[in-house]
Amino acid sequence: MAGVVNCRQLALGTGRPKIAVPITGHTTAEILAAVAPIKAAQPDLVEWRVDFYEDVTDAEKLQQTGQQLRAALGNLALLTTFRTHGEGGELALNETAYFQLCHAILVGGFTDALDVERYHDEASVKQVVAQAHQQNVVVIMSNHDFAKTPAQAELVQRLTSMVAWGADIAKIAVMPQSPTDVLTLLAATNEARETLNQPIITMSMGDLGKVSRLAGEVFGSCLSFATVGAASAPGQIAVDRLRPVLDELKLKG
Ligand SMILES: O=C1C[C@@](O)(C(=O)O)C[C@@H](O)[C@@H]1O
Repeated sequence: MAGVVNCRQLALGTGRPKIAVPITGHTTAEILAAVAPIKAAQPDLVEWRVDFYEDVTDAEKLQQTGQQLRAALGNLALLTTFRTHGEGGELALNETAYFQLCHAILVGGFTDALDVERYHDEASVKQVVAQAHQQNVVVIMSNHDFAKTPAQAELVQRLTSMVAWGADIAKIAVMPQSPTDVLTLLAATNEARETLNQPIITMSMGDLGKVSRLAGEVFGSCLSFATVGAASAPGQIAVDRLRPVLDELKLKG
């Protein structure tokens, strides 16, 4: 049975799935302007998708904007994510640049959680994990397939390998080509929830997969990404429409 991970004010892995809202602004002004409407929607966590930020490769500007964002969020938990182009993100970075960026984010001291993509060099991934843990930053390790849904055993193996590499939380997002693919993702989620001690986050993307964003409490996904304004992936729905469904599907007792 999966454990619980604390991230600022949040307990991830227990009760109703928590709600994350991405910020996809390109400039510091756009990023900071996104905060007020997001706070009004009362999500549990904010994800800053730094691959959308125009100055992401300038460590000083990144850290300054991150610190301003941190201050604007008050006590809301912040996850910082650089999604590489190969996994559906905005920008391609080589290995060195990707890990320099993870390092710069951690040195900036503004984030509560860091997304670390699983499919990079093992030693470098483990080094970032160690640095994050030294700074009490939660590591959400991730993998995305925007084309297809791998088999159930492969999905479970990927989540399991993230935990083996030090993830506090393991996350996988895949694209369904059929309703069966959605069932595969849900079955893998349920299996991983039963075999791993860490909370997991899973989603089947696009319209076909929307049901997976609603039913996390039933199948074992602890966080659902939803929108206030722009979406960061296909199939995300508005926070105001997601919250009542998560409440409705809450398991009592
Ligand atoms: O990993 C994820 C999940 C996601 O891809 C989704 O499908 O909701 C959205 C991303 O912003 C986030 O980093």
